[in-house]
Amino acid sequence: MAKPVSIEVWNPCGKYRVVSTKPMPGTRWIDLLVQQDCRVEICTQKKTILSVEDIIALIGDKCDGVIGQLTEDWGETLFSALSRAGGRAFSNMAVGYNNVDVNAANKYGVAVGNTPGVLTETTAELAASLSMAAARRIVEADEFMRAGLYDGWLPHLFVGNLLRGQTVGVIGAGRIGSAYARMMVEGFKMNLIYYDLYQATRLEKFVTAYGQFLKASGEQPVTWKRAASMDEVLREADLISLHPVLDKTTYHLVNKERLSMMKKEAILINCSRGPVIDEVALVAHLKENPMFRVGLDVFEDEPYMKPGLAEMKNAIVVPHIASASKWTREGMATLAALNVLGKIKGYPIWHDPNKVEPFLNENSLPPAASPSIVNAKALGLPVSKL
Ligand SMILES: NC(=O)C1=CN([C@@H]2O[C@H](COP(=O)(O)OP(=O)(O)OC[C@H]3O[C@@H](n4cnc5c(N)ncnc54)[C@H](O)[C@@H]3O)[C@@H](O)[C@H]2O)C=CC1
Ligand SMILES: O=C(O)C(=O)CO
Repeated sequence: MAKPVSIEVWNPCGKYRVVSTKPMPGTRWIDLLVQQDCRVEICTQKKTILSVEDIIALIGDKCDGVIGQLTEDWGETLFSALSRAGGRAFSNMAVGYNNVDVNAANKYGVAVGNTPGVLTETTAELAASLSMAAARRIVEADEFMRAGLYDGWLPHLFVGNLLRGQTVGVIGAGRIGSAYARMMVEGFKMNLIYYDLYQATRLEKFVTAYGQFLKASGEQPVTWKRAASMDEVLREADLISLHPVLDKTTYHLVNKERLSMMKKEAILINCSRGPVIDEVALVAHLKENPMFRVGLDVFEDEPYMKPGLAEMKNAIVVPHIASASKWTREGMATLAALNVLGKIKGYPIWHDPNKVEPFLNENSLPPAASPSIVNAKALGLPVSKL
């Protein structure tokens, strides 16, 4: 039997009961729900990851919609509990929804929302930060200073990699992968090689135009190549960043064999999902190749690291903070709340989840639509004509 969970309540007399499994940044998301007659209940339990039983207790007997987190296991059990409580709306406060069994949601007629776009640049900036920190060994050097070990400039002290003119490889050139590629191409004049199931036409056009601009300015132009296989990227790139979704096709995409294809001094960045890398194989590879470096925001058994990873000097590890800028996290909360609200109110689905700016303008009311529902088609939900 689950213990009662502590909650904070807004607008107790609201007609629709919306539960958020965590306090979320900002207050706009609460205001928007309250203005539309929602009673908002926020779980304030001091426990980072809620169990399925905790969430069942939160859902209770009557619940119109839930805003949940990527750490939660949204499968058959939770969707049937939500459905029994009369709920037809759920949104992850995240763009990735590998924690959600969409088929189970479909079975119970529950719309599943996510939060694309608002975190694209913020996440790409963290991937770029990890790239630079790994290339220039910033964390190792910082630890060295703080330990009082610095006793003067030396020609060999913390020598790292120059990015300019090198090749950046992107696996998964969707919204975030493309934004990251642009940062590295434009900022460091790196050449691009990418692998994706689809052609990244806008990204290719950008690199072509930037290359022409550099050439016209008398500088070495940058180039791009769409690789026919992921292995081609791994062999050719000096810096590789992973940005695919996590699904059956991307689980352990980077394994022992693929790590061995990479250059000995390559840098690998992962801001997608931990299981995209076989972390045990990665630890072994880091041990055998001290000049190979990684920057990781996500982990296979999050929040845990595989044995040995924490001791590796050639690994930079941060706790899943890629989308953690104030503006982005407040925007994610807003999009998640509006996904749930839209379904409760019977609004249509926004026509383009890549263009969610109208929902984020604090000076105007958001459109009467759900910004991004991933199973809209399966549920036959109408699309906004705006
Ligand atoms: N670390 C963090 O805090 C964050 C992590 N993420 C992760 O990043 C992922 C990507 O987000 P977006 O760029 O917005 O999604 P997106 O859908 O725009 O891009 C994903 C890309 O991966 C490609 N892809 C799918 N399967 C592939 C395969 N087998 N090989 C190569 N490419 C493949 C898709 O074609 C697509 O272009 C999310 O699903 C999420 O898991 C997103 C935001 C923050
Ligand atoms: O949005 C996501 O998928 C995250 O991982 C957190 O921003």
